[in-house]
Amino acid sequence: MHFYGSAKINNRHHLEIGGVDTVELVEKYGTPLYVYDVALIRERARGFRDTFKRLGIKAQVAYASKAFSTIAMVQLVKEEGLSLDVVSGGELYTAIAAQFPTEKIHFHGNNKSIEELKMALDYQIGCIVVDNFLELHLLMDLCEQKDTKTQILLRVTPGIEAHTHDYILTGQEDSKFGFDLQNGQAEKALRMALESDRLEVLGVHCHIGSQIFDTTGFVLATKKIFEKLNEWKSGFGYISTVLNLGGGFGIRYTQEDEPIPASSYVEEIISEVKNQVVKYNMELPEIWIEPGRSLVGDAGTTLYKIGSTKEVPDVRKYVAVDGGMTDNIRPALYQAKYEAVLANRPLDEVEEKVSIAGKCCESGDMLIWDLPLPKADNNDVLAVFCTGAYGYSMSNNYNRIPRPPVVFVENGITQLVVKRESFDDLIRLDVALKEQVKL
Ligand SMILES: Cc1ncc(COP(=O)(O)O)c(C=O)c1O
Ligand SMILES: N[C@@H](CCCC[NH3+])C(=O)O
Repeated sequence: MHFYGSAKINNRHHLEIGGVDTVELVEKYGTPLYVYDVALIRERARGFRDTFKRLGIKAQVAYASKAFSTIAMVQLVKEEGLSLDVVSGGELYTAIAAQFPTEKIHFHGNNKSIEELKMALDYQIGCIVVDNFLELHLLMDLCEQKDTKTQILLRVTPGIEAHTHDYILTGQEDSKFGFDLQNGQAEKALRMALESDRLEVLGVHCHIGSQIFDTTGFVLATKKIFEKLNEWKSGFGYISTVLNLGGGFGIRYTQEDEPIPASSYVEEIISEVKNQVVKYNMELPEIWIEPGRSLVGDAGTTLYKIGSTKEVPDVRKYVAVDGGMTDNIRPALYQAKYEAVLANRPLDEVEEKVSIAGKCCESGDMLIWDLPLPKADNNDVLAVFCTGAYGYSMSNNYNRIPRPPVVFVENGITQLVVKRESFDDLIRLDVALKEQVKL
């Protein structure tokens, strides 16, 4: 059994997280319930931040809020002194509502709307990561209209194939994101941006994918980018003051995963950037990174109540929980794997392998296949670990299932940070027909 952060078995033989008994959490808040171990988020944040500090490198660690964006989470990021990456008007709005320092916000997206770009300019956020030519034109026009300027990074695709699920690869040539580094697109974009006195091009950005376990991809991307930076420097004197290498640092979901510590990623990245700087006789740029999953993933646990079971003789036993693909779509979308225990009796002997089904009307609504468990009864509490990234943020209302609440736990204190959705919330935006319409 692998426990994350402050999770442990307490003297009542229950799973405890952040000094709080999970069975009590379930009694108070019901299920499904997302629980975040705040101390672990802080530890992860410091793991990245302090390595840069220790090595004396000018850097920004921007939390990729797509992994889990709520006001409380953004406040926590602010407390830890990180920057923030947003990818939509909604994430930006959340950051503003949390009073996050706007100069530390970076705005991503492959199809930002005019309204989103206006919003970014109005709030004078720190940097817009420009992804394509349309955006470049829109941004120049909007800056002109508003008589303002903005700092930008150019998102480039370096042509790296990281080893991860196809859907979460982003740095390869055939990607919807960014300007291609090799075929001249990135240079064309850079020249256009440099001609505009409304845009200050801080440098380049790349993100090679997500849930990546080694540093090879980051090293390769760095090399490819520096080759171009060198061409651009000698060609037309462009000097990049920022290099953003994105996020994607892998975490442990199951025993098959072998992540390396944040410090190792950072050290390797810094070391390669330094090599390149020496090779091309350049100034060391600021290094920015954007971890999402690795800041919040293993800090999140989802608690469910076990309900019905079904035996398929000689095949498998299905054990259903009161949530599923609505609160965690990752198994259905990426065949993602998770580990889990019975939170109310984690020490009981494992007796069988069962498959954990969700409650949605969808055969693919399975959370875990072949999970070793004690014989689970109706009303046992199942704790699924490592659901903190892209769980709540990708949750949905399929079958009109309300989204679960989120609680933060730390040093024995619990705080509700997202309320449970009610049925009224579900129909809040519905508009009833005025008259009976005869078909
Ligand atoms: C541009 C960008 N930055 C950062 C991230 C965060 O990735 P992760 O959560 O894997 O760290 C993503 C998601 O893959 C991304 O697309
Ligand atoms: N949502 C994905 C990762 C996508 C990351 C954003 N580019 C996941 O759950 O793993």
